[in-house]
Amino acid sequence: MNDTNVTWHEHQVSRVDREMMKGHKGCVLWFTGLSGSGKSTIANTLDHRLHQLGIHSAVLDGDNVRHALNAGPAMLRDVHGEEFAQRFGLGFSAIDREENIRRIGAVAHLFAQAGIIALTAFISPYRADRERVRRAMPEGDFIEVFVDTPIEICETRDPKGLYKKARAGEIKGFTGIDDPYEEPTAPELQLHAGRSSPDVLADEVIAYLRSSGIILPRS
Ligand SMILES: Nc1ncnc2c1ncn2[C@@H]1O[C@H](COP(=O)(O)OS(=O)(=O)O)[C@@H](OP(=O)(O)O)[C@H]1O
Ligand SMILES: Nc1ncnc2c1ncn2[C@@H]1O[C@H](COP(=O)(O)OP(=O)(O)O)[C@@H](O)[C@H]1O
Repeated sequence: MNDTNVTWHEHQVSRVDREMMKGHKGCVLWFTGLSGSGKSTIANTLDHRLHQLGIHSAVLDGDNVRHALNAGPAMLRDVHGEEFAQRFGLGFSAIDREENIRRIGAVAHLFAQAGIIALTAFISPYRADRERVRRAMPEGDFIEVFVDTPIEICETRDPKGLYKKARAGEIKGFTGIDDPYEEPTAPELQLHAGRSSPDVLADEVIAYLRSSGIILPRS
């Protein structure tokens, strides 16, 4: 489908060329779970472990990406003005979350095509949004990692005090409180981050990457 006069260009250096140079494949490890479930912590622990193994990875993190690429209206207003901020700034409504995930999916796909293991850490509460990202990539590129931590544990951790604010009604539409979280039905990996340490969970993911041939068994 082409709604403007834009043409797809094939690049001279292929994805396979890049993967051969790096000695591992590119892919997207899509961490999904409630706020405070451990997505960022596990993704960063894993990133560090992969770096030590000489594997090229990169973390795309919800809070950080929402400071730039997917900034909210308040952040865009000063530089771009009100109309722009209203049109392109993203909040937490269902449609804004959909656009957040669409953009991240596209960026993560570019990373994978460049031979990098992209680690994305977004709540991504809607199944349909995650499935759209999966379908836009070649089979095997999208690896869904469900960070399965019960809400009671997330709420006890509450590192940013957001659950407290949501319970007090100071934040509306907070995932798990008064906004939905749709659990993955068939994730490639399910991590019990209420029971195991981030190091143990990072090992589980590395074992998966080895067994699926994304990284070499000896790496
Ligand atoms: N209403 C509401 N619901 C959920 N989360 C909220 C909300 N408002 C702000 N925050 C903070 O934003 C972080 C989640 O951003 P994401 O981009 O991952 O969300 S989403 O995937 O678009 O649903 C999330 O960060 P994490 O705790 O790292 O998940 C929160 O700190
Ligand atoms: N597997 C784990 N075991 C114990 N605590 C964890 C674990 N993973 C994360 N935490 C702690 O839980 C809190 C929230 O983790 P974070 O990675 O910020 O979650 P998310 O990115 O899903 O919002 C942090 O204080 C972190 O230290």
